[in-house]
Amino acid sequence: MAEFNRASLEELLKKRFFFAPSFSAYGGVAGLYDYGPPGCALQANILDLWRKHFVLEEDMLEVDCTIMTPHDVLETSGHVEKFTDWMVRDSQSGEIFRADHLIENVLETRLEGDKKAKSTDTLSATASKNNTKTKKGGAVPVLLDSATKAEYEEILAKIDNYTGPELGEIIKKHNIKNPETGGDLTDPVEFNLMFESSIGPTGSLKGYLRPETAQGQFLNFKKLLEFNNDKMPFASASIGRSFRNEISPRSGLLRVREFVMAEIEHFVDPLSKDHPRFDEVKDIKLRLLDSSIQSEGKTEPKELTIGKAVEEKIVDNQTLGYFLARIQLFLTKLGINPQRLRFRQHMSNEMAHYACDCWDAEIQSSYGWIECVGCADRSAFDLTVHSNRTGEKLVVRESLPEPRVYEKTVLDINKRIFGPRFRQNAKTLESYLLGLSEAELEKLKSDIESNGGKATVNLPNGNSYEVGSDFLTIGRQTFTEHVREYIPNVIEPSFGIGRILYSLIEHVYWTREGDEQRAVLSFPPRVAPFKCLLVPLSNNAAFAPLVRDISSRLRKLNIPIKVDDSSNSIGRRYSRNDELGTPFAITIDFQSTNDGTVTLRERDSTKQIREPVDVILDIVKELVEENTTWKNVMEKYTTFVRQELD
Ligand SMILES: Nc1ncnc2c1ncn2[C@@H]1O[C@H](COP(=O)(O)OP(=O)(O)OP(=O)(O)O)[C@@H](O)[C@H]1O
Repeated sequence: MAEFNRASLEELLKKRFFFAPSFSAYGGVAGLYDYGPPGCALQANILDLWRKHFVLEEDMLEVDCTIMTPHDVLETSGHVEKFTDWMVRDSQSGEIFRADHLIENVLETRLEGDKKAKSTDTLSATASKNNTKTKKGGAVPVLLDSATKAEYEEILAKIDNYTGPELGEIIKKHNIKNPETGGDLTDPVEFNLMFESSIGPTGSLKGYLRPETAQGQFLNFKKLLEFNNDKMPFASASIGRSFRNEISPRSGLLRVREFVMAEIEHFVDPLSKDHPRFDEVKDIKLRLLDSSIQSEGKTEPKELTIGKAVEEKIVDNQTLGYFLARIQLFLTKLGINPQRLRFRQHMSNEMAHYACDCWDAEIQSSYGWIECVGCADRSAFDLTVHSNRTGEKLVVRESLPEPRVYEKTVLDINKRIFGPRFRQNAKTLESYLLGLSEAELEKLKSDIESNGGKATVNLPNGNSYEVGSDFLTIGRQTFTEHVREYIPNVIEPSFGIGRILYSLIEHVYWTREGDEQRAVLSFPPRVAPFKCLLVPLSNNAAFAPLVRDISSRLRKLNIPIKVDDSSNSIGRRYSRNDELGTPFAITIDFQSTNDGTVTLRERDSTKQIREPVDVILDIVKELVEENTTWKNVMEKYTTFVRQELD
């Protein structure tokens, strides 16, 4: 098989209109793409499988929330302040780069140059390692000393973890410039990725195009819990467009400014993150690049069953582990090569402060290892912050089988003395005292007791007040609870559909050797944009009734077909549909008009069988629904040979 060539694949995707830059007549806009018919069908099939694999299989509650989101929601979620990337500018040309991506690109090219230098002997003795450029021609062969090489490898392994100033230091230390022009770069500055807008004519209500679908799900939590008859755990799910004003989108569909996401929010009791169906997946092996491997600067994942990974606490809990395994099953069902799939754990400084564990499903393509699904345990963060901001309780209330009796240190304030004594400061002091933890109350109690009934409290606003036992009583009290109230934790698998779609295309793309190399996209039948090609041998009118009859029967079976009755040779028509990834082709020839038999060709093997139409339609249905395989069919029926040459 010929070596992978991205330019040829891109040419094919353009020619067959899988997708193309939007508004190209106006010069196009980086990071915006339109999908053509096969791209649309492929995306619809991926989403269909996603719905079946997750929403139906797990009884998830699907919601469709608005894209336009008010400022306050995204301020509360932290996006207004923190949804940023670091950007640098070429101080001469003004060209803009995302700082971490630029460093990654330059260091990878230098390492590639080192490899080339070792293998080719073309080392230029005068070239400095800092001259290595990412020109289209590729890396300049320049040897690196072992310490520099190790340092580059370590930076690359930790590239997602650096702060802006740290990225700036790396740029200076390793003399990183604009790879195309050699221009100097400015210090990194933070750039918020959300598209801002205003809602309504007055312009007073600020809003954003959502950068993820999650917030709508959190804000519907109460209604969803009620819909689920107050039963926990449960998951919501949402498919929809998200928007990110990416600093410098240069990797095709992998980094765009508008994309389809499919997200799940699985709400779980923080005291028990076991999953009732974990046993079903526990023996599935995953390639795990955990944080300890990365902190050693290594990139080789370890292969482990998810059962073992959870048992050894490499993956924090069963629910998170369950979803990692289910994500792998989904991706491989689509046709992603399992050897080019790994799960990378976030390092602690890469993870949001509230998250307790986070893994990315990364898929390898010609762009490197790219995160296609993020899977995070977000603890109770989202529901807590929205609840605090709005005053709406986002909690689960569960009747306890046995009442819970417990003791607690509590504070009682005699308001008749407290109010007049502290007057305008009474409210602030009261809310401070009521917010003290049990341990803080115990400390205050002992301070008061050891100080002759008085103690000084220092408020965060800098004011100090003297409090005493004449109006404060601190002591243990017994409580009986019949209901447990808690804020659920959230486990969030978040899928970027465009990234999965593009990676899948790379994984199933190959070229058939022959007189000329012909491209094939070997999509599994269930995701292939078109399932069956219908080709009359020529445009002879005698074939028309059979074409009409078979196509209408295939449509009745809900099998998406393409009829190709063009005057091209049969071989040319087969190969055009191999490029679309159409797995099966029914051919009508002169024998068909005599005896009612047709042939069925399979895309990857190009093998054909000949049977009566009824039999062939049954076989196609079984194949498309993946109830049988071509191998099984070949074992049962005799091969038919057709000349496919042009
Ligand atoms: N600009 C984008 N273009 C296409 N898909 C994206 C983009 N940004 C994120 N995604 C997809 O959405 C998923 C969830 O988003 P998440 O916020 O976890 O990504 P991220 O960590 O910001 O990604 P990255 O670090 O690559 O920018 C990702 O796994 C990815 O598949």
